[in-house]
Amino acid sequence: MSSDQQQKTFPVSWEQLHRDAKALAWRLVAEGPWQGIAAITRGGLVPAAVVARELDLRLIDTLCIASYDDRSQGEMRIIKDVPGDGDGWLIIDDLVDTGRTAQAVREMMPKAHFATVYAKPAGRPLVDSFITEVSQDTWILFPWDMELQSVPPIIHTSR
Ligand SMILES: O=P(O)(O)OC[C@H]1O[C@H](OP(=O)(O)OP(=O)(O)O)[C@H](O)[C@@H]1O
Ligand SMILES: Nc1nc2[nH]cnc2c(=O)[nH]1
Ligand SMILES: [Mg+2]
Repeated sequence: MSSDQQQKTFPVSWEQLHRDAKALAWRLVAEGPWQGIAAITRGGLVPAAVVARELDLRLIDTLCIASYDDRSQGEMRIIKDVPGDGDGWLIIDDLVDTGRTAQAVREMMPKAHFATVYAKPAGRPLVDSFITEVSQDTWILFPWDMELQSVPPIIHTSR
């Protein structure tokens, strides 16, 4: 979805992200045991750290993939992958949107369990576990992309 079609935003605080990543860990503990985690950089790094702590996993690798420049998706760049077919492994990312990243990752690690904290409808069929769904026209704002600042009163922005 192009940036001008992204009307709504869904800001997520550090506390909310921690809570949601722990909820994901509760779901995943029931499906284990797991050999290790492949975190999809960069967005999957923080949720992967929370899940690794809760599941007491110490073997953590990275799948380095980038496709968005600001809010527009371009060509997918696979910078680093993980050896093996993913058997017994968890793959963790922050979200699925179009599902293109998830599709590429599934081809690389077909036996892994793919888990995200958030999911949009187009990507949802490609994840095995997720916690919260948001609509396709919503842009999720993560705490590492935000800072506190003042905003004008609603009355000045609603007309
Ligand atoms: O389902 P898709 O439409 O493929 O989008 C989802 C991917 O997009 C974002 O990563 P991005 O490529 O922006 O890199 P980043 O994690 O380094 O921010 C997000 O972290 C997911 O990995
Ligand atoms: N931060 C952020 N990155 C994305 N990459 C693809 N979709 C999204 C989104 O909704 N929010
Ligand atoms: Mg990412």
